[in-house]
Amino acid sequence: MAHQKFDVGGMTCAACQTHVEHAVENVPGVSSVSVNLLSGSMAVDYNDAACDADTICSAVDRAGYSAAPIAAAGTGAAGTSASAGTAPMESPTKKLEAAARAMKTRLIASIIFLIPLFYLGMGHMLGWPLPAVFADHAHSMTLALTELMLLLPILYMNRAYFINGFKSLAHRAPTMDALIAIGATASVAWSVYALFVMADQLARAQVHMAMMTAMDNLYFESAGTILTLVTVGKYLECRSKSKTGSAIEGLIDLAPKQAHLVSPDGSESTVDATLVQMGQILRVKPGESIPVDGVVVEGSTAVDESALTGESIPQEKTVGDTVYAATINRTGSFDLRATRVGSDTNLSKIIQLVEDANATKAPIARLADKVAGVFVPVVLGIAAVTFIVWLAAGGSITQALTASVAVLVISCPCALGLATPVAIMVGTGRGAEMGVLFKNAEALETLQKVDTVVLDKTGTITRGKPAVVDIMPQVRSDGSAMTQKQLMKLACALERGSEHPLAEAIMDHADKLGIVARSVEDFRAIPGQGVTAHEGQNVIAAGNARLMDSLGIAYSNETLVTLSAQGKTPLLFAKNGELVGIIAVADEVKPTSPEAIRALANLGIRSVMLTGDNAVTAQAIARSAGIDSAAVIAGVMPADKERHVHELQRAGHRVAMVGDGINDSPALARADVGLAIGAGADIAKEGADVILMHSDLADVARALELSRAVIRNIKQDLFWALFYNSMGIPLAAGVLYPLLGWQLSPMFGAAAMSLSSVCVVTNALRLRRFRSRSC
Ligand SMILES: Nc1ncnc2c1ncn2[C@@H]1O[C@H](COP(=O)(O)OP(=O)(O)OP(=O)(O)O)[C@@H](O)[C@H]1O
Ligand SMILES: [Cu+]
Repeated sequence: MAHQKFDVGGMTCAACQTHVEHAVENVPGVSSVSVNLLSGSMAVDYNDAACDADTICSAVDRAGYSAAPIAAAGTGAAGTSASAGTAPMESPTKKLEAAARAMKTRLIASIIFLIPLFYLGMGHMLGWPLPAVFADHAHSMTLALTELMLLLPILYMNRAYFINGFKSLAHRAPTMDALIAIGATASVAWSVYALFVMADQLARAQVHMAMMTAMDNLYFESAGTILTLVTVGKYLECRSKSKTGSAIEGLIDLAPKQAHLVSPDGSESTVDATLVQMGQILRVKPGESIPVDGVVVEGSTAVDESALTGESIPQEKTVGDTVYAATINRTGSFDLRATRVGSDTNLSKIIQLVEDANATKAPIARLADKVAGVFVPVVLGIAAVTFIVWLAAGGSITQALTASVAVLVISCPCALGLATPVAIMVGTGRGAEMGVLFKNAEALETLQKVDTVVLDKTGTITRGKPAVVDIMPQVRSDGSAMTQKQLMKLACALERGSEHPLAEAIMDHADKLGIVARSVEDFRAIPGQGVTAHEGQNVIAAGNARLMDSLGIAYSNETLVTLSAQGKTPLLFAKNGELVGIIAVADEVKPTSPEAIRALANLGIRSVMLTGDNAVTAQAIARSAGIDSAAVIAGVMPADKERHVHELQRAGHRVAMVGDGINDSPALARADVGLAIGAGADIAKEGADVILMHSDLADVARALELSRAVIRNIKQDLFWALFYNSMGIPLAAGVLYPLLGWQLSPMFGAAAMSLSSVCVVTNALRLRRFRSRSC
């Protein structure tokens, strides 16, 4: 299977998006495709044995659009590309800005010709003073020809609508441009016909009748106005769209443009940061941002990593520590060896992740896409019916034409097609600013439906940095007991081979006491229970009550309950079938956890705690975190966490799982939405749909609120788009004519159409200012 992103050219509206999708879907070997109208890009999954990027591009070409593969980041080729480092990413924002500039030029030029055209076209009806050459009835032909001359440059400037529109008709996949092109062409054609009628009337010296024809049937100013207004809409839309990516733009700007390269001979030179290669030595001075990911090789400093982790306290860095691009060097000057450059740096991966999320499609967009796909043909049909009904009901050709042109230009599928991608783009960007990375649009949509949040205990509710608090040697059957130091030595020997956070706590404490670990044989880790090993002739073990039970070792339950009730985790140590001591380890509840759990409750979400720890300790922690005692699931074996999530789902809950993303991957993947917390600089968390950069549970509530705000926004827009079209089309067709004798002018229709798509984009842009209310 291959995954490839493409740049797609020539798409102008939501219908185009559907046409490109259909074209690619029909290529044999393609398993999924999603086209993003907003960024003009497309993501395709295909079986590379059956087809390749070229076949896909030519399928797009045949549909009347263009496509070109974008060099993929994250595949093996990235970062090792010959051009040293990788070229800075081409941002969709830049493309949109360029499009907006081009639109502006086109718009200004159109307006310059439209003003006199409009004055001449409408002036004589409104009694405005006209220059003497046009004032006389006998000069109606001069007036008409002048109008035509003024219209020609407007037609030329806006030729793209005609070219794209008629091309799409030729491909039998009409787009919105086809509606505009047909509407404008009909107006112009009818007016030109009227011109010939006038010429004939003048030749027969019917001066007054020629004037009447000019007043009733000339539509040059209408065609000019329609085109100009559509361009106004397109321009405003492009301008707003270019703002949707500003959050990503902000991330890209975080990385410094230049780096100080230190040559092997010790001399320093300033180079473009994108040209830095792996292994090169760079110098970073106080106050500067770090240009690439690397390892400190000389000097020491404090680094503000808040851009990546949200942690505002600067981190001490000395030789051997890793530093990340876009973090800020606060105090000292140091040298680093570049380890990840170009598209491999963490920052680039974050940006890539957000951009990839934008290439995916939220389920809610599918319905809108379906409607947009049939929208244009349906509108063409309605326009034709309108024309026939008007004539059949005894209307004039002019009236019938007015109504059907109005139908063509008032209909707007773009609001339908834009609502979702614009809101998702702004939403994911805003999320990234807050340290919440959505990996796909579906996660953003699903999160707001969640009613239960399952929280892992260690590292999620608690800090995940347990510390030894009690060392309690136990009296053996022969009356002897170890000293605290002896017990620690035994513990240390056992836990040395374990990667469990509890083992780390023991090792840290041993370090402080200056204990050097002895080596053991036959080390075995029993997940969810503990570890066993041999030390010479001795059989030693460390773990929880369950492990002791299975080894048939006696212990005092009372001591365990006392320790557990204080929220400590007791670890039992045994030697040769006898209990020799208990070491209690405690992990602090993060200071932000209780507030975050309250915030979730206020959002109507039930928090459930899931842990491998014993029930008494778990309850004590739950109490201080503010979790309902009935919502604690303790003593869960690591492999069973996924099953518990599944059970909650079977009970009808929509479940989000929050974990550290290391040993909870299956549970994170099973949950409707998996959130990996505290990712900081390590964003490659498996199984998670959402990456929380900070290790603050409040981000779960924030992510949820953001998801709700985005989906609410999309629903508003979709509702508005459907409402607008279902009101606008009948009005334009003239349903009110029998009642009021009033017909909607096509010019008004074009204005309404432009406004409607601008409204949608503007509404979505409000999400840029999203703030969490609960925390
Ligand atoms: N290396 C070890 N040394 C001592 N005890 C261990 C070890 N590994 C696991 N245990 C025991 O098994 C229990 C369950 O461990 P598990 O890894 O399933 O969960 P946990 O890390 O305690 O909590 P959580 O599920 O919240 O992450 C621990 O509480 C501990 O008592
Ligand atoms: Cu439109």
